[in-house]
Amino acid sequence: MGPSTEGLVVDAVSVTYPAAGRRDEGARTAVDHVSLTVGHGEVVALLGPSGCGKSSLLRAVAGLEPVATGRVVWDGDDVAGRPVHERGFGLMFQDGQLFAHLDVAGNVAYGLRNRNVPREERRTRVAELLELVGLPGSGDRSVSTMSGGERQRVALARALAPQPRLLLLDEPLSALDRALRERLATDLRGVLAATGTTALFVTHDHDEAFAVADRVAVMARGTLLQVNTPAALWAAPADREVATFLGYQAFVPGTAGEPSVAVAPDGLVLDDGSAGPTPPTGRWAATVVGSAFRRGRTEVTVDVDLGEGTVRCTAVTPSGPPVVGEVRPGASVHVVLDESRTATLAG
Ligand SMILES: Nc1ncnc2c1ncn2[C@@H]1O[C@H](COP(=O)(O)OP(=O)(O)OP(=O)(O)O)[C@@H](O)[C@H]1O
Repeated sequence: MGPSTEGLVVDAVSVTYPAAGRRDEGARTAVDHVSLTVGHGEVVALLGPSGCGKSSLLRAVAGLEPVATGRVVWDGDDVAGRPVHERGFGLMFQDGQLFAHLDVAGNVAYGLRNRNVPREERRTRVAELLELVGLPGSGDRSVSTMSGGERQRVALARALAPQPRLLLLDEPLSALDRALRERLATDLRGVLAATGTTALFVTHDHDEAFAVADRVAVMARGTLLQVNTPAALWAAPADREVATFLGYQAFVPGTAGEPSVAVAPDGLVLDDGSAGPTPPTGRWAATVVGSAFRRGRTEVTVDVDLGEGTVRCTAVTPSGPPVVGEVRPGASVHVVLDESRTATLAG
């Protein structure tokens, strides 16, 4: 058995749903022949907009949804026909779905009790897991007194307790506010790495995907657009759709066969006009819409035509005190590119 069959192999999987309306409308294809691998110990994020089919794919891997085509293979063994509980995969959802009648320890130990793990071993394992997810000593707390973030930590500990060979996470942080989500994303990565857990993780948030995953699979309309490490994706998004989805804010069209350039959120810089000749990458006239002092520098919202009609973008100023006078709404300014914050598009 070659290394390519190790871990999870999703091979040309499709998921279809019966048409909601008339019988002759045919089935709706939510996932269309998607192939993807997740190696042992690897964390892969499925990233895509709402409705792109990422949850359907995760559910098909879990066994919660039948596959219309393709195979779901673990270590060379096709599990596509097997029920959920025979796959050895763990699940964690957006709303952790904790058992309200059990305390924290009871929740975490749930899967262990089902597997007849002896009481002492259970106790030790629960304590270790609570320590790992940042809730040491909270085994006898009632889950109803916990915050959203704490509940998701308990849900993670519960999902990890039986040491699933693959952990499937469906938007596990989406119900939390942004600051908490960022912190928990980092913690989640740490916990998955510390336990050597193999995981497939669904999210619509590119920051979260980048923070948690070893590789990110960008999905749209039921298909995979591009799969790579966060750094490689960011450096070379395959096309505009991927770039937009990763958070690039605008595009400068290529001239005479040159490829287009994607501009990162901080890739446009307000130019004070003193820089002399126009840089080779260009200088554009822009109109200020508004400005805000954020993270130590002024971010200016501008309307600018980078070559494809007027778009609304953010231009940054160098770090330092707020720039006020010249960035009043309606003011005429110029912007240039920070080349280190752009990506050249292949397609
Ligand atoms: N049980 C279902 N019956 C019929 N259609 C469904 C069902 N579940 C999902 N769909 C449809 O399949 C498509 C993919 O949905 P899916 O939930 O997999 O996407 P998603 O990317 O996970 O989106 P979201 O982030 O909003 O959950 C959508 O068009 C959705 O309306």
